[in-house]
Amino acid sequence: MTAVHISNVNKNFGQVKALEDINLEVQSGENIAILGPSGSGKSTLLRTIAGLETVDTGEIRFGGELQNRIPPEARDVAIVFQSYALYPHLSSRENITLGLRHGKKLSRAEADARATDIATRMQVEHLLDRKPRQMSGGQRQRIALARALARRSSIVLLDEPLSGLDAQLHASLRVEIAGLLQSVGATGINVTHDQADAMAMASRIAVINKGRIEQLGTPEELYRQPQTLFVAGFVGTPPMNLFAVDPATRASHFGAHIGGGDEPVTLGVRPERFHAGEGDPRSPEVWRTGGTVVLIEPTGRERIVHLQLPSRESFALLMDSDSVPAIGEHLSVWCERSHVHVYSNTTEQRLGNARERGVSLHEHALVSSM
Ligand SMILES: Nc1ncnc2c1ncn2[C@@H]1O[C@H](COP(=O)(O)OP(=O)(O)OP(=O)(O)O)[C@@H](O)[C@H]1O
Repeated sequence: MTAVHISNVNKNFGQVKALEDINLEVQSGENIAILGPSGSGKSTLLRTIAGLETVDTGEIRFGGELQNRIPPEARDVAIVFQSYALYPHLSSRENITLGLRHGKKLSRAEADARATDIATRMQVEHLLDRKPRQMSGGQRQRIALARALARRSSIVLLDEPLSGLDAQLHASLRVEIAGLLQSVGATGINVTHDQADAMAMASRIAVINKGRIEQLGTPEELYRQPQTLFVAGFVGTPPMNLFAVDPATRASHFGAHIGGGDEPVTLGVRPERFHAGEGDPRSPEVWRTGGTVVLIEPTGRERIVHLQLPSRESFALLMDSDSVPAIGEHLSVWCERSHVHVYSNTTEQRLGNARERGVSLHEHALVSSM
């Protein structure tokens, strides 16, 4: 069953198109992430779902029912903000029960029972009598989450709930939140600029940029086949290498020669798809290039090696820690033609891989400029 259905939603703030033709369906019990950079419209989208912001055009439905005219307090949603928004003078128990008693009109006994129940589930009973200042950031965020879940809303909206927490707590809390949402059967919509959070917490991710959803898919789909140039550059750490191809010379500094079609394109190769060495010199399916090693970043398991081309453009590849070249050394690398993504510069859409698109890749540009 569809829990949240957003269709053709637009929202402007003066000249700013905060949301442009947003379409999104979230299934009941599903946990999705809205991932995008600062200012892309994530919070605005969440706020329109919560009813804190009206839409200019389009519809928001919960379980088929139109919500556009329903005020936030009457919508079946709970929201967890980045800043915990706990009342400082109230204990955790009072923070949790306040909305239940006044908003949901539960008796004190019922509200107390719910607070105890959710606190037990979340293993924070020992914090119920504390005030916010007597708790750590992570504890406060757990209480803010307990307050949201105690409402037993079928839809839980999370607006960057993990920012400001240290890395370890951040990683453990995101797993905990995803598990909790699942155990209570809630539909979760989680806004974040952090792709690791999105990938850890959500079964599907909507990548948003400049108010538009660029791609909606599983983490694997976004990673393997980014459908737009923006998604290609945004999803993945280290990011995909992107190389513009000069339509006049039909060659990139990077050594790609485009065969067939006049469309100006950009080529993309993930750092792990490059291998050091020459590859099979006879294979037309192999693209060889290379550059000067300018920077080596250790990541623990492997290293990110940055190579500079004669054009001064640089690109990255991943190498095992036991086969690391020296700074200043020339390194030859190769990759499979099917691992080269081709994007149209006009539409910014993915056209396919270099093999499917008949893009031939030569080294002449690189050689001639050296
Ligand atoms: N109340 C407002 N009045 C005017 N412009 C606004 C308002 N709220 C948001 N905007 C603009 O709308 C766009 C989207 O903002 P939004 O807060 O949704 O982005 P975001 O992706 O949540 O960003 P961040 O990650 O920085 O919070 C931005 O250009 C922002 O400046």
